[in-house]
Amino acid sequence: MSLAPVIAVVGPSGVGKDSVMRALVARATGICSARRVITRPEGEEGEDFDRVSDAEFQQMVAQDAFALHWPAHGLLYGVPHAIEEQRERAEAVLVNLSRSVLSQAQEVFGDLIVISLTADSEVLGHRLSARGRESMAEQARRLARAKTPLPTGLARVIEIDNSGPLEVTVDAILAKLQPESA
Ligand SMILES: Nc1ncnc2c1ncn2[C@@H]1O[C@H](COP(=O)(O)OP(=O)(O)O)[C@@H](O)[C@H]1O
Ligand SMILES: O=P(O)(O)OC[C@H]1O[C@H](OP(=O)(O)OP(=O)(O)O)[C@H](O)[C@@H]1O
Repeated sequence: MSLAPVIAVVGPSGVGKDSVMRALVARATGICSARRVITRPEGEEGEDFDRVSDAEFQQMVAQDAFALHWPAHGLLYGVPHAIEEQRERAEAVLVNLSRSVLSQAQEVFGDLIVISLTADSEVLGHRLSARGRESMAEQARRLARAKTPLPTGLARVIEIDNSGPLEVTVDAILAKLQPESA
């Protein structure tokens, strides 16, 4: 049985990864997204995710619960093996990943498409503060990571500017993803 590709959505904080993923899932039947496990503190909400403590996360690592896991922003992030069943059913599975984990993701998932979202730095700052999830200090730390480059050796990278309206971004991604999302 052939597995659907994994589509990693990456880019700086506030660029619109979660918004774009939600819009893609709403627009394209056949595209779903993987739910992450995060040690994000109570009170910091966001996309649909499973909140766990550091100890619970480490226990999950020890139990080999994750297809992929990484640290970022002082937090721990994991993508549970459930993504493998999603790949059997869907036409493509979206996942919000760190740019630092893309080479490993390509190794683990095999068929990996990277959607690299960009936006002007002024736009990023406004969006992060409008989202209001993090403190000002944490927003500044996240903005400092904005220009992190992608690793070399990725098989397929689609770079899309999300400075404009969300629908324009989603149309551009769907056009580039053909025939995967057709
Ligand atoms: N194309 C867009 N136009 C206007 N606002 C956007 C757009 N994309 C995302 N946003 C807004 O920017 C903020 C950050 O988006 P989010 O999806 O949380 O980004 P990320 O997951 O990359 O950090 C949110 O308030 C979201 O509603
Ligand atoms: O190494 P980077 O490419 O900079 O990515 C750092 C982290 O940012 C994102 O997480 P999250 O969605 O929690 O944060 P964000 O919404 O602020 O981007 C992404 O999934 C990584 O876990």
